[in-house]
Amino acid sequence: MSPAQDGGTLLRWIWAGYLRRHLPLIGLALALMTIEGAMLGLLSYLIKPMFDDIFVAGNRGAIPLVASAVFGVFLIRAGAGFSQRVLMARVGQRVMAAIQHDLVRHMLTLDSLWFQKTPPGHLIERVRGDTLVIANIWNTVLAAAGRDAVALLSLFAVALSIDWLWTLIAVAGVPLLVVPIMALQRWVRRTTRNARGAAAHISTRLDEIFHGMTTIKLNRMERREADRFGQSVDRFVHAQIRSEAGQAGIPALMDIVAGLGFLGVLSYGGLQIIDGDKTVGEFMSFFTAMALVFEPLRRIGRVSGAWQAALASLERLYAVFLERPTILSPARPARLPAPGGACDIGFRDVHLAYDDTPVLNGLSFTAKAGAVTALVGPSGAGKSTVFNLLTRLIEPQRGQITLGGVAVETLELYDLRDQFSVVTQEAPLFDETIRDNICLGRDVPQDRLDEVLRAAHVIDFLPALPDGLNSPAGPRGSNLSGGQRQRVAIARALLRDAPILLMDEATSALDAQSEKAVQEALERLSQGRTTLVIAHRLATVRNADKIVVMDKGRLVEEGPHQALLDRGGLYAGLYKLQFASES
Ligand SMILES: Nc1ncnc2c1ncn2[C@@H]1O[C@H](COP(=O)(O)OP(=O)(O)OP(=O)(O)O)[C@@H](O)[C@H]1O
Repeated sequence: MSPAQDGGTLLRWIWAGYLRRHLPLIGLALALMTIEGAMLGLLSYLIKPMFDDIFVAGNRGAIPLVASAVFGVFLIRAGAGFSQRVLMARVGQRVMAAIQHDLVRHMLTLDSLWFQKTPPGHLIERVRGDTLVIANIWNTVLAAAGRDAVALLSLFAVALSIDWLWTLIAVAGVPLLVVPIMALQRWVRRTTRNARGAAAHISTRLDEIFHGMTTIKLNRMERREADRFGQSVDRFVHAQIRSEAGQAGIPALMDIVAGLGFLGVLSYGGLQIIDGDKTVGEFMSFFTAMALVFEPLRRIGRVSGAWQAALASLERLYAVFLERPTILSPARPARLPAPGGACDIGFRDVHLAYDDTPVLNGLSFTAKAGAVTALVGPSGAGKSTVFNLLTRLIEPQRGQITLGGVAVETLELYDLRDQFSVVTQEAPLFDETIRDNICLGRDVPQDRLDEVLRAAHVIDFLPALPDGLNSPAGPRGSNLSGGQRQRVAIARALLRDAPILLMDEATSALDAQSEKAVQEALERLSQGRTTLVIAHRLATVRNADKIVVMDKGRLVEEGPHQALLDRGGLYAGLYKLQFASES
């Protein structure tokens, strides 16, 4: 992730990108906050006539006036406070929604490799947890800037109007706060960063537990997982307590300084009242103003801690926005010679390494247009990597990959991916209906849909489902069996009707009877298309036009089944091994 950002950069980013557009609402909320804050000053001011005119002077006529003034102050405060809170909630929620939306939109452009390196739990925590912190901070910051600052000013104005020396004594200790508060702010930002990291860890653990439930149960890992989860939670709690202690430290320091101020004023002012230099009303009004100062002061004190905590979240969000995709469409994309038609696939001297681990070491082969080419070889030979390179999910370090003679990186990315229908072993489904999983948001005529449902043998299991085609597939397709999931994925590929078919053990989860039927459907589908098949069970690729045998990221031999058997090389060895174990 990118280095730490300074607060100014983060603030400018969030202001320009998300807050500025709500300026009218924020302005209105600030105005209401100002009114709410000023009411506090007015209240403390009304204490003086309350004491001096009513209690001390015994002026009965002043009661209705002062009482209605006090009631009016509370009424205005209630109206302004309610309205500004509702407005700020709207701003906060909208800012959060906009960041979440932009964040997910941005993440969807990032390279597949970035997602492999960043655990899903971490990403979920950024989209949910960090944006929530940002949603809540504006209320705290703006309320401090508007309501609390105005409250402070008005209360100080009242205090100064009563006695400037008392006011000076009361605030004499404030400069002492500067250094410790700055140190605390640094502490809060650091500990909050740790806490946010630990929260991301918790999400990752949860993600792994819930997705790995079956493995956990079958391997009796419940205790271990619960312990590991407990450790993650403990780490979070530890970091969070440190962060909150830091945040709580700031208002606590203010309390101590305020206490010292009171001590001074009481010692000096008390004598003045006894000597008759000041009235009780003046002292009570001053005392109320200074007592009321604490709450907004403490809230303002909390702001700096909360702001530091929010900066840690802003920083984490900003870091994701700084990530740039490297796999992009070219500025001036090339065109395929025959768009939508079958075309040759070519790999020429392709090299690829993950960090320092080489995966492909100069792979070269061609797959003829309209023919079936099988990729076989030992596990880890790089067969799936070929698919990922063709579809530009990853990029090679060296070499050329072409479709119809055109280098894949010169094509528009969507155009390129439109050329492929991909069916893999895992058949990943979304938590939507089976219909949605097949149509993927496109409008499909019913007769065309029926056609693919029949061809992929989805029709066979629909009657057993509660709502047929409209039954939910469940999270990751968990309501369906492996074979059913695979048939749905095959129907999806059939519907896509792309000129190149990529199949990675496409029928591995089917029973023998369905496999035969689906295999036939796929064979029919592959007619006139360029088909690339990865197969571990060599019996399924006997009829391929060409078999490319890979080992350690290189082509070691190629040709039709019989020719490779006659050659007696790696393929013949693998085939004999499988044949022997099957018979
Ligand atoms: N994201 C990744 N980071 C690091 N190494 C990776 C990554 N993806 C794949 N590899 C490595 O690349 C090599 C080739 O993987 P690939 O999935 O292409 O093999 P394969 O021939 O399809 O294997 P199998 O037949 O077992 O599916 C493997 O050694 C694997 O460990």
